Amino acid sequence: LLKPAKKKKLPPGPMGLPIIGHFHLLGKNPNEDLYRLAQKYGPIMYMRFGSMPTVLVSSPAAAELFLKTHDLNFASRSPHEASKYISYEQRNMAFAKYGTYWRDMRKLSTLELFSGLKVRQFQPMRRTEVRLMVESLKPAAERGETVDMSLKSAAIVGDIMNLTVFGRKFGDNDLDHEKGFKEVLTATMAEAAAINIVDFFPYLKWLNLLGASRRIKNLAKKYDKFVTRIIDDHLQSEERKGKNGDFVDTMMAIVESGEAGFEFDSRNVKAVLLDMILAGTDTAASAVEWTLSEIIKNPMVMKRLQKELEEVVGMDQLVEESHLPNLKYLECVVKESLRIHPPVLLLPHSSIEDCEVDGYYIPGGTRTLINIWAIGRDPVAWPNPEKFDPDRFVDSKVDLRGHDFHLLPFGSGRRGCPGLQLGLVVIQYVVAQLVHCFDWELPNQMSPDQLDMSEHYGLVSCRATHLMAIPTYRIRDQTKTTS
Ligand code: HEM
Repeated sequence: LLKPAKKKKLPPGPMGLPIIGHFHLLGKNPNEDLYRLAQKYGPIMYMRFGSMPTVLVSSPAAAELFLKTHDLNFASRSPHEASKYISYEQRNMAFAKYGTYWRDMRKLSTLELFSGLKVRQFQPMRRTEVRLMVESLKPAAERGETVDMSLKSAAIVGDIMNLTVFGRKFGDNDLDHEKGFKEVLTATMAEAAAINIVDFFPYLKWLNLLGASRRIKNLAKKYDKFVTRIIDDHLQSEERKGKNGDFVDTMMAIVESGEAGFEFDSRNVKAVLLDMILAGTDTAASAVEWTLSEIIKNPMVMKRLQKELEEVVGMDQLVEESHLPNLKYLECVVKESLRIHPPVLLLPHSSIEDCEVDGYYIPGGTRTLINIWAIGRDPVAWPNPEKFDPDRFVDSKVDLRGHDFHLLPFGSGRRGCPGLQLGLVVIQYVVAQLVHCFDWELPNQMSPDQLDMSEHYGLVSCRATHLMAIPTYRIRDQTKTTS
C-alpha cells in the first residue's frame, strides 16, 4: 500500500489577505515590523508579498543555516524590475541571479577591484580628500556654526567613491545641462530601492504602474550618456595609457586584453561601475553618519576615542590610514555602530531550488530576507541590545567579516559584500579624522541624549533627520602634515 505523501511543512507565519498577502502588516519601518512578527512566529517565518513567497530570517542561528549551511541554495536574487533597465540587460552583479555570469563577474571584480593592493592604491587620494574635508569644516568651527554632517558624510564618501570608480569628482550640474551625474545616481538609487509593484505582482507587468519603468529607462539612458563619455575620456587620455588607475581603467584594460575569460565588453563595464557606486556610496555614508551620531550622543565615547587618538596619533599631526590598525577602540566603536545601525537592514537573497531548512520546506524561487537589524538586537547574543556600548567588543574576537552570525553588516557567504575592506577603511578613516580634529556639540544647547536617532528605511538605511552639529577645532599644530 502506498503511504500518503507527507505534507510539506512551510515555516510558520501570520495569516495573509487575498491578493496582497502580508503587505498590510508593514509600515514605515518594515525591519521593525518583521522583527516584532518574528518574536511571535519564530526566527524562520513564512509570508507572502503579493504573489511573492518570502521567508524572513531573524536570529543568528537561523542566519547561519541560510548563509552557511545552505549558502549555495540561497545565493540568488529575486527578480528586480528596476535592475533590468539599469543593468544593460542583466549585466550587473549585485542584483544578478546566481549562475555562471554572476560567478565570473564576482571573481573578476574580487581579483581586480577589491584586492588589498587595489584598496591601498587609492590611499593618497583618500588622504587628500579627507584633508580637504577638514579644511572645509574649519571656517564653520571658527565661527561656531552648525554644519549638516549628514550632507558632509555623503559628500566625502561620494567624492572618494567617484574618484575610486570613475577617476573624477562630479559637480551638481556636471556633464549634463539638465541633470547632473550626481542627481542621476541618486535618482537611480531611489528607483532601485523603491518598491516596484511589478516585482510582487508580475502579472501586472503590462500596466507599467506608476510610470516606474519609464522613469527608470530615462535614468538608464542618462547614465549611459554620462558613463560613455567618461569611458571615452579615459580611452583618449594619453597620460592614463598603460596605467592601472581607477575602476574604469582597470575594467577597460580587461576589455582590451580580451582576457576576461567570458563575454565582457563595455556594457559589462558600465553595469559593474554603476553597481560599485550604488552599493558602495550610500552604505559607507550611512555608516559614517550613524557612527558620528552615536559618538555625539555618547560624550564619554567621544572622550575615550579622542584619548586613544591622542595616544596613537598625537595632537600635532592628522590621522593617517597607517594609524588605523592601532586604533582598537575606534574599531569597537565602528562595530557597535554597525551592529545597531546596519546600512543594509534586510539582506535580499532568493532560493534556487526546493530545500528543507530546520525541518521547514522552502520552495525554489522564495525571496529570503535576512533581517540584519533584528539580528543585531538579538537579546540572547546581545545583552541590553539598545544600549550603544563599544565595550562589548573590547577583548572580544567577534568580527564583522561574516564569521560571526550575530554581527552581519556586510552579509556572509558567497553573496557577502566584496567591498568590505574598502568600506571599512573609508568609515574608520573619516570618523577618526572628524573626531580627532574636532569636538562636536549639538545646536541650540540640545543635550546629547536629546539627539533623535530615528531611522529612515530604504535599500540603505539612514537617519530620518539630518545630523546637525557644531565643530570646534582641537588640533594644536598641523604644520608637519600639510605635505
Ligand atoms: C559600510 C560599507 C558597506 C556595507 C555596510 C556593505 C554591505 C553590503 C551588504 C550587506 C551586501 C549584501 C550581502 C548579501 O546579499 O548577503 C553588500 C553587497 C555588495 N556590496 Fe557592499 N557594503 C559596503 C560597502 C561597499 C563598497 C565600498 C563596495 C564597492 C565599492 C560594495 C560593493 C558591494 C557589491 C558589488 C555587492 C553585491 C555582491 C553580490 O551580489 O555578489 N560595498 N554590501
